[in-house]
Amino acid sequence: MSYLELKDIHKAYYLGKEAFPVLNGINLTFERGEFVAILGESGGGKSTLMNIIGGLDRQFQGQVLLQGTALDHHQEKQMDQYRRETVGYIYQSYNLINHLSVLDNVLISLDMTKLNRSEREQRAKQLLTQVGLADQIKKYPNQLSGGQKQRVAIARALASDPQIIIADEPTGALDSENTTEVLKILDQIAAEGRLVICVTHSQDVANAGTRIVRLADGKITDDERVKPAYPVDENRQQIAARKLPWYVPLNTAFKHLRYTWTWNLIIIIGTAIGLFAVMLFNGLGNGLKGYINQEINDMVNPRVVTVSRYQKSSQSQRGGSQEGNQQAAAMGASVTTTNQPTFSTAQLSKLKKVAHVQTVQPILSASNATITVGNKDYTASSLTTWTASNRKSIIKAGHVAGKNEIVVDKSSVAKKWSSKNWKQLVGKKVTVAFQTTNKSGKSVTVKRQLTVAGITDSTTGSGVNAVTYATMKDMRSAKNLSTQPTSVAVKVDSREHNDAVTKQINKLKIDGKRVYRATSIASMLDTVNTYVNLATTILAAIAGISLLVSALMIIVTMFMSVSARKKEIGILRALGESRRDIRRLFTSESLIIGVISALLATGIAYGIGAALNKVLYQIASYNMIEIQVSNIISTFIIALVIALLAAILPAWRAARLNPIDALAAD
Ligand SMILES: Nc1ncnc2c1ncn2[C@@H]1O[C@H](COP(=O)(O)OP(=O)(O)OP(=O)(O)O)[C@@H](O)[C@H]1O
Repeated sequence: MSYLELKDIHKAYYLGKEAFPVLNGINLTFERGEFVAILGESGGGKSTLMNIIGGLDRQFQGQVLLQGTALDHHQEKQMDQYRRETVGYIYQSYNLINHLSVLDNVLISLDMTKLNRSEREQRAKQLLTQVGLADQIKKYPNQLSGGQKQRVAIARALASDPQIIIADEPTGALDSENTTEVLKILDQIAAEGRLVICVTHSQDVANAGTRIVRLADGKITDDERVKPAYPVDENRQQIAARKLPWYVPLNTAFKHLRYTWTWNLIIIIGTAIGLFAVMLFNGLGNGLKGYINQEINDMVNPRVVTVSRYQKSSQSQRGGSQEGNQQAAAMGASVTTTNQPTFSTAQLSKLKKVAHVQTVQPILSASNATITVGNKDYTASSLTTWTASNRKSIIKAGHVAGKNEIVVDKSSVAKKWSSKNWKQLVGKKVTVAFQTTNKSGKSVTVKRQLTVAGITDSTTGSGVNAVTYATMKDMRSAKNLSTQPTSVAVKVDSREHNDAVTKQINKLKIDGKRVYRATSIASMLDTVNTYVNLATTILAAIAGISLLVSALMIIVTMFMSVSARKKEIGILRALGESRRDIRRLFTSESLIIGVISALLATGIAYGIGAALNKVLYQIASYNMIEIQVSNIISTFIIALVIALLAAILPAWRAARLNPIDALAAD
């Protein structure tokens, strides 16, 4: 049984339906330790035969037997393994990978062996030393002479310790000195017990072998033994092969990107700009929400639900829109008491019993009060009672009002009194008056002298002028007016229960009738947040359109990369890489572009965000751009998805290339 046997190999190329026969029944046997020169005219089919022996060509008739077992050229995985484990290629045009260093060109083959990292590196260096290139390992192929390139190619062919070395015109591009050198190395390889098959049209080259096989008209015309084959050490342990690990294509992709960094940098910047815009708009959305929430929370306690008596809309029309009044009440502003229904003690205690309710504070309000300081009158659009819904932080001078005291609005009262020394209004006696109607519908003026306890500044627009409920009650009872509250501030035990309590109160019925209408600032905040989210998502989506352009740029780059690297694809396939490895190579490249773009986008977004925050802080005293970890994570996810989608077609195309055609590419 021969080591390698060719049985009745026929091969024809087709142009349309017309067949051009190249090999017409080749029968040959080869043994290890032989250096076989296949000699023939140009165009005689030598390379075609080598591609069949090497497992690259699958379209032929006949059989290739390795140690008696026929190879199935239609089993792609078996052929990948055959090339990986058994065959090493040396070409006339060297076929080195230009973006890899000399050492890496050899290592690319060693990556498919089970040697560990340092053993692989050691073997690569040892092989390069053997071919006389110990001091050239860091160079790139374009920095080498032809002879040196061919010696790198020989080192690479030997790296995975294959038993068959196929050399296709290995000296065709070399001068006589280098030719002699390369033939000597090939002879040494055969002497190690390997089978060297060398294709040539030069008799001189053929004479260097142990056997010369002549090929003419697609047939073997002569098979001459020049000298005996070298002995084979059957006990020699061959280096075990393995499939290419996933990280090797990633590594190669990274090296390629580094080699062609200028062009890739443009793509990366283009992609990063789109990602950055999306990130910035999301950050702006977070900032705006934070700002609005802070502003409102500063003024109004979000744990407070404001409750008034429920009226059917026809009843409430006289007092203006009930919804509007409710919202104003929720914001801490007052609403008119005129003809508004009040809460009975029973109705108040029913509210207290609702789950998660902590306190129930009554509210009495009046509209258009007059505050007189000395002989000057100031109009307060409302006078209300202070409750837990009002934040103490809105008091800018003085303190919360106690019995017979009042807090007055800064802009509509205090600043009008004295724009410079407005704080000095604190401690002054003022007369507060407002008009309302009594039970019988007669107009009554309520008037009381109070001391200014503090000055409020609320940005809700209406301003807060407030007294304690006890003071308001005193003022009203002095005129025989009802002191039952017109609305109520219900404090909930936590922000999370706010919604549930609001719903619960709205559902409460007394004698089968709805009694309460509850409005919570928390639900208003939720509505505001929803709108801000919507607006910023739309902005981010518009910015996201630029990501489509980025995706197209990556697709174009990948297609160009595949076209430019056809030869590399052919070389990698010849070395034994599978289609999946090739797909991974291009997908990795695209993913690396995506990740670097996302990193760059994060950097730019933080930089520009910080600069914008500096400017905006002067205006709003708030950092308006708030880029969160979730924004960064989603940017990376978007980048990876775009990169992955952009890589699908080019990677698929690369993987489907016929290795022979790919190797023939310029
Ligand atoms: N892909 C192809 N399609 C059609 N014809 C082809 C193809 N590849 C090779 N041929 C033809 O097959 C014949 C054998 O080509 P092959 O490359 O095997 O010859 P060769 O002996 O290696 O030649 P050379 O010494 O010039 O490299 C040639 O006539 C060539 O034109």
